Amino acid sequence: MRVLLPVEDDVEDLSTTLGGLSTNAEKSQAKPASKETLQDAKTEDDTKDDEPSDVNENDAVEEEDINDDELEVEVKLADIQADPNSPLYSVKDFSKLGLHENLLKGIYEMGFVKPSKIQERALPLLLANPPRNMIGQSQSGTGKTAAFVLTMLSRVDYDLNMPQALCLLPSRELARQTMEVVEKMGKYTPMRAKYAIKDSVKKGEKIDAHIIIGTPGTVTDLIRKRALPLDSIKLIVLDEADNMLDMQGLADQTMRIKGFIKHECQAVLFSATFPDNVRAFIQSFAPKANEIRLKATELTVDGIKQFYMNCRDSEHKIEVLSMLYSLMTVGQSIIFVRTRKTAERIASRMTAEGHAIVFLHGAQDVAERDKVMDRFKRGDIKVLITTNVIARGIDIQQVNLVINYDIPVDGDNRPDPETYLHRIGRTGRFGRTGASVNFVHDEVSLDQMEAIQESLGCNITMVPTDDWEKAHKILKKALK
Ligand SMILES: Nc1ncnc2c1ncn2[C@@H]1O[C@H](COP(=O)(O)OP(=O)(O)OP(=O)(O)O)[C@@H](O)[C@H]1O
Repeated sequence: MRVLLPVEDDVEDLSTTLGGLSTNAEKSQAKPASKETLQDAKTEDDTKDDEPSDVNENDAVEEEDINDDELEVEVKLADIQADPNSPLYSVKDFSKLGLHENLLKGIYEMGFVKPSKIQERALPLLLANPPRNMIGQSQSGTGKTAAFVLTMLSRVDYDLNMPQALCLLPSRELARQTMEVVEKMGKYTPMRAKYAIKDSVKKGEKIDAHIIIGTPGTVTDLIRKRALPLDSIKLIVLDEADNMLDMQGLADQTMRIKGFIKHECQAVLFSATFPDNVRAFIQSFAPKANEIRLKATELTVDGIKQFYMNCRDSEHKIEVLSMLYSLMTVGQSIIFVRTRKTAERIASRMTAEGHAIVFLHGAQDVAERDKVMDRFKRGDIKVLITTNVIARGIDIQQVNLVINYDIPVDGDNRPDPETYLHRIGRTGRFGRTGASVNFVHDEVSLDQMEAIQESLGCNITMVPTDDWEKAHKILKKALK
């Protein structure tokens, strides 16, 4: 049995706080239960959003010197990580977190220098023996993925060719992104990882990879077909856990998958948000968990400046958008809309004006979704219009502007602060700066935005729509 033993076990008392919040953590001995490996697979998934659309593209639009930006971020990151009030702050370095040296090699090769607060706090708890469940909350873009990926890579016995860690996520795009992180971090281990997303597993194939990354629909399907054996699963991870256990969302499938695992298994839940309505599900999925939680007032990331623009009516919104893009130099941006129809309308207008735009929604076929996402991630296209399908988790560091063309609301048309947080969190990743702009066009949308502002205790500042010189100045400053 090949085991990834930690380099060093120097773990502190973790009955501690994240951003001042108490955890019920216990003293950990940080003996990662790891063993080791690598390889992978590729393919497709499920969906979870509304309607179809098409993809309009050509390349041009706004440009920005990303290299300059990166440099600035690198310099600033060290300062931010030295600030005890920052979610990126840590007192230790990665070598003190009980990780195997082959994992440290992977981490350093990714350019990580110091852990973030959530990584520093969560990892020793996650790796301690006997394994204990974990509910981990930290602001968007603060490195939760590394925390659970390193746990999976540490826990797996690389001599056992059986699925041992199962990671469930709400979208195909997030599964693909997480696979990339697993491959990079596990580069110096013999790990093998496999997708469980739509079209990823051939008929008759039996999965024997160590780590499985997938969406609940496909995972359920594979379990039913006996293609995904669960006998050796020792770790189940839910990323965007509140979303995965939201009654209106994926909860049934996710709970059922857990129910298929008949033996003891460590449950690890991460998200930037854990609203009250999912509390019961979370407790039953991960009983007696170590918890790292944020206070309600700590949910937003300082680096993301939040604005709103008052539009006369819904028609005026498209004019304001168009004006915004003709005036501003934006790195990359994401425009969130409520329906596919709106996405189509905006796309055709902006395309006609010469902007290069792609859009992504749950009704597109998987190959198209992958193509759109890959182009946007590569930076070939600067503007992505989308519904909530990628509101969560997607990490594209060059995105410095998020537009809520429609204020996020839930299925009952009530303001949805969690979705708002996740949407704006597509910018301001790991200490970077970014801006979000909300469009309001009537009393209802204004009320919705104000309700979100109140619930999060954040400041959303007005940018005029009748003084473009001023608007330009404000946004330019925020976008730097
Ligand atoms: N210790 C670190 N040092 C430098 N960069 C890091 C570190 N940890 C993570 N990152 C980078 O920070 C970015 C955000 O990380 P990640 O996607 O894990 O955030 P998250 O907390 O999961 O966000 P979300 O809530 O949006 O899912 C990624 O680009 C990741 O590579």
